[in-house]
Amino acid sequence: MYQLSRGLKTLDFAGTKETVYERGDWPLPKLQDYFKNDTLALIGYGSQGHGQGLNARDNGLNVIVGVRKDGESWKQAMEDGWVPGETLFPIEEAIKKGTIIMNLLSDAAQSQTWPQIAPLITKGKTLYFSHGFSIVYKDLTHVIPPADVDVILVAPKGSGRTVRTLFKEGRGINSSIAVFQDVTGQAKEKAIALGIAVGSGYLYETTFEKEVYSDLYGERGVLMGGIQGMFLAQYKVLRANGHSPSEAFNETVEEATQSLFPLIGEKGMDYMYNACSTTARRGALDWAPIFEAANRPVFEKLYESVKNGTETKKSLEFNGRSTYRTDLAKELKEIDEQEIWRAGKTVRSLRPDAK
Ligand SMILES: NC(=O)C1=CN([C@@H]2O[C@H](COP(=O)(O)OP(=O)(O)OC[C@H]3O[C@@H](n4cnc5c(N)ncnc54)[C@H](OP(=O)(O)O)[C@@H]3O)[C@@H](O)[C@H]2O)C=CC1
Ligand SMILES: CC[C@](O)(C(C)=O)C(=O)O
Ligand SMILES: [Mg+2]
Ligand SMILES: [Mg+2]
Repeated sequence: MYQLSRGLKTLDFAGTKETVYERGDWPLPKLQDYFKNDTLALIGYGSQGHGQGLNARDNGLNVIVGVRKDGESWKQAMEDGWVPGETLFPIEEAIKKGTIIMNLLSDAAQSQTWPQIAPLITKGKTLYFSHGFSIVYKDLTHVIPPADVDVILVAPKGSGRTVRTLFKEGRGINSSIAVFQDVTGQAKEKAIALGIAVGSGYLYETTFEKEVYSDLYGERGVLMGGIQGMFLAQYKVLRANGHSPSEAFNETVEEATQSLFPLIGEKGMDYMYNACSTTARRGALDWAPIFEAANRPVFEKLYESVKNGTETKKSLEFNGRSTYRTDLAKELKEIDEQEIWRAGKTVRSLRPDAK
């Protein structure tokens, strides 16, 4: 099924050949030897900082964290065992000490802090991102790296929390890698090694542009925005037709997350369909194209909004406010207070393993 050559594999993805890189090609001694002269300076300690930083540390690499002193992340990092003055520093100090600068600040903060950070990214260092955002939308972010450093990307395709839990389970997140600037001729190899170091299972190749377009699109679509919208629409129609909250929640969310979606994850859509009744299969086969047709124009509109920078502008403006945490929390509380999610809490409390 694949050809193995110098640690890379070319696989057939539904008729398209793509090259992938796997953890198996980077045993721990090789990884540790590769980074023996490096200090990975992880700037920012949100979800990704936590997952990637702890994984790289557990892989035996020399990792330090740089965040705003006494901010929320500073406290979080200390709770995770990073020691002020030893492995935890204010941002500028960490960048000075690091050879590989892993910019894991929020996308808005990457732009805001760039004027202070840029002069510290000196020749010989490597600049690393987990998103194409700052580089691709440079007209909005003003992040333009110095010409004499490698600029690479490792973008885990999952939450930083999952980056950590999968690693601890001996599994791995899938991540994409890309090179924006290759000064040393080693940029791609470094991206692959870092991808494995932070806990990836396998890596696929992309570009900064493709990464950020697909990522912003996916999270606004099926992964987050789309699923909340779809769940809510289905739930509301059930309630409007006299169904109880129990029934509406079970038939919309609980059965999806606890029974059917894991089957898709395990063995694909046809497997899930085949695990359901012939009655369900007939109806779902008929309705799937109707949902596709209804949703397609929304997805087209969303992709355009990503590509033309509208989504980026909004994100920079909103998350660049000093009140970004409380503003987001307020809107998320509104979701939490929707009847569907209040009903969900009671449903979850009734799971035998919740007791
Ligand atoms: N979340 C995820 O799972 C994924 C994220 N990514 C990408 O990884 C990168 C990091 O994302 P994520 O881990 O979610 O982090 P967040 O977006 O949650 O950002 C959190 C970090 O940014 C810092 N920060 C925010 N504003 C400022 C500021 N003005 N000055 C200094 N620091 C600031 C916070 O520090 P403080 O506590 O001091 O405010 C905190 O350390 C982003 O590029 C994101 O797109 C990629 C894949 C998945
Ligand atoms: C789906 C949201 C995400 O893109 C991610 C976890 O991959 C993010 O930006 O957090
Ligand atoms: Mg994202
Ligand atoms: Mg993502």
